[in-house]
Amino acid sequence: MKSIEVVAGVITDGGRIFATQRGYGDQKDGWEFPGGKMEPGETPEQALVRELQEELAIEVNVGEKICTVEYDYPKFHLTMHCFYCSLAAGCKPKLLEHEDAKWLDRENLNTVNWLPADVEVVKHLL
Ligand SMILES: Nc1nc2c([nH]c(=O)n2[C@H]2C[C@H](O)[C@@H](COP(=O)(O)OP(=O)(O)OP(=O)(O)O)O2)c(=O)[nH]1
Repeated sequence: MKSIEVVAGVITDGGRIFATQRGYGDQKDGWEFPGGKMEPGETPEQALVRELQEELAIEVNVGEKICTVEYDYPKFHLTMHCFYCSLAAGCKPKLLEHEDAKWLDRENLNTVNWLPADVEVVKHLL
């Protein structure tokens, strides 16, 4: 089976967590932590800074690692490294690729329809 390695950012701001809704592809409409595939030669932190700049036009400070999720989708195996991130001063996410986004309190974390691999990440956060 094909394998992909992805980084995802759990962006926090005063206790709230930023969730984004996929705007295209097989998993369109599912909710996720923004990020994407690592490119050859990148560290996970570098990939995350690049992806969040591309998708949301934000600068982030990458913090502590939360977990690495291994998940078998029908068409590929996913390895996803998740990190806490904070927004650089004055940055506000712009939805350049996503269809929607929400700042969620921890108690509302399960009110969106997370992609299957993210259920484990959400458990870590709760
Ligand atoms: N970014 C992200 N991807 C996730 C999460 N959960 C999850 O199953 N995925 C899956 C969805 C996609 O199949 C894959 C991420 O690939 P992607 O398509 O977003 O990567 P990319 O930005 O490099 O996109 P592309 O250039 O290939 O279109 O990981 C998550 O929380 N965040």
